[in-house]
Amino acid sequence: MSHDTTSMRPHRFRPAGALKGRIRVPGDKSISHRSIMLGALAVGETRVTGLLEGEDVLATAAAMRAMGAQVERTGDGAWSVHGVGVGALLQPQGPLDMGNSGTSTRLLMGLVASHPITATFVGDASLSKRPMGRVIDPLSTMGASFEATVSPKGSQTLPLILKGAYPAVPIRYRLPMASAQVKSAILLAGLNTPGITTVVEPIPTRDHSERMLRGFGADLSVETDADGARVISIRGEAELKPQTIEVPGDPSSAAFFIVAALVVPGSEVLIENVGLNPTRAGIVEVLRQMGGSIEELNPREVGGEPVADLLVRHSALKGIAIDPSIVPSMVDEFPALFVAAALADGVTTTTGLEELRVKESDRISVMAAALCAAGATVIEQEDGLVITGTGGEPLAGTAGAIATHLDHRIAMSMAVAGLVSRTGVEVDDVRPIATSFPTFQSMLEGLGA
Ligand SMILES: O=C(O)C1=C[C@@H](OP(=O)(O)O)[C@@H](O)[C@H](O)C1
Ligand SMILES: C=C(OP(=O)(O)O)C(=O)O
Repeated sequence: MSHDTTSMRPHRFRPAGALKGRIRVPGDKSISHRSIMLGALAVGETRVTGLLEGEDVLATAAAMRAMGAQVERTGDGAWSVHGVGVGALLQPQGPLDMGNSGTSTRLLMGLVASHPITATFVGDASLSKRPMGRVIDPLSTMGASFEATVSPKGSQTLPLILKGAYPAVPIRYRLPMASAQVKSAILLAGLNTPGITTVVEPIPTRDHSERMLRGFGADLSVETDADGARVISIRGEAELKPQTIEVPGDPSSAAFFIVAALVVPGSEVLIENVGLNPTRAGIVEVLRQMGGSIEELNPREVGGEPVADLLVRHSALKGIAIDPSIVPSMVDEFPALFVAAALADGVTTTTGLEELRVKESDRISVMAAALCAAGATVIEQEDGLVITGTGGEPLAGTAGAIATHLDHRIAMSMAVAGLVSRTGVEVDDVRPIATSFPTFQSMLEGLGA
């Protein structure tokens, strides 16, 4: 993602008639990253279909190439990865450009941490503000060392040079925040660490790493301790076997179309092949609690993950208080949910959203400002928003462009808000959408928007 502001691409999303049709959203971003990383560590060829060809995943692919794997596109969403084997990653010759992607950065830091190599991680303006201390702490305990190249000594933001440790030291680490990225970084470091590395996860987060590590043949166990925390252990110096992986559709991308179909009067949209792993499906449950009509058709398994087609119809939504315990299973879907709340009848209260402040942007304050600019009634609190909805009446729309701060999910959420507004909603830059959903705008137009 380019940092310059001169080539920003503003766009006004205009009020729409009913959305009708059938779509298939691109592959899951979390699963796509992991399939390339683990494929790159297995000896032999891993074939992936349905891979998300967004900028974030392409950053992961480029980094794995730079560390010795052969990663090739063989067709539309079809990729072939020839891995080097656990322990055999090569020293990259130049900096690893992580673009806008927190997942690439933190998971790859985990991989590098237990290899005898040094890598420099750089990223765009958004990523360079995000906290890396959360992986620096456990990975340093395992023996890796980090050095800031530009910011003051000891700084915990990119750019950072990471020197891996070999052999690394296995640890038992209790996650201080609900983060699948931190959990995954430690498990991936554990892959090449002698002995057993354990992560204790008091609040469950997406479990794609655990599922896929097992699928590739790693010795990984998951237990529940006396306090109800998940205890995940991986035996190091693992040998991974190449796999054939079909990536299911991304529920986080589907969320924009679920909300759009619910709030645009007269809409009826079938979204095919949506991943519904319980650690990801909170948005569907919450929107149903708000009165949304979301029918699950043809439930099945794709790539070891539960999947269904979702039939979504325009619904009169009502405001609710959202239980904070559901937050980790819809952590990326709050910007879209806030738009649904702004058009629901009554008050929606969200709490426990502190983690949203350290995403591509501070999604609590950026969405509060964006929705207020579009005419919604929003109160910002420390850990969430209180939104009083219009009861389905269109929002006024924006006069100027709203600031998206290099955050794809802000841009897509406000695009959906524009569909139910009087004058449309202008976002300052649609380029970041390509990080996770390059076909978003064409898909929206295909449904009649
Ligand atoms: O592990 C992953 O693939 C992800 C974990 C989440 O981040 P955190 O672990 O920082 O919550 C999520 O926001 C991100 O989009 C993808
Ligand atoms: C937070 C996100 O991604 P990442 O952390 O990988 O940048 C996201 O896609 O919403």
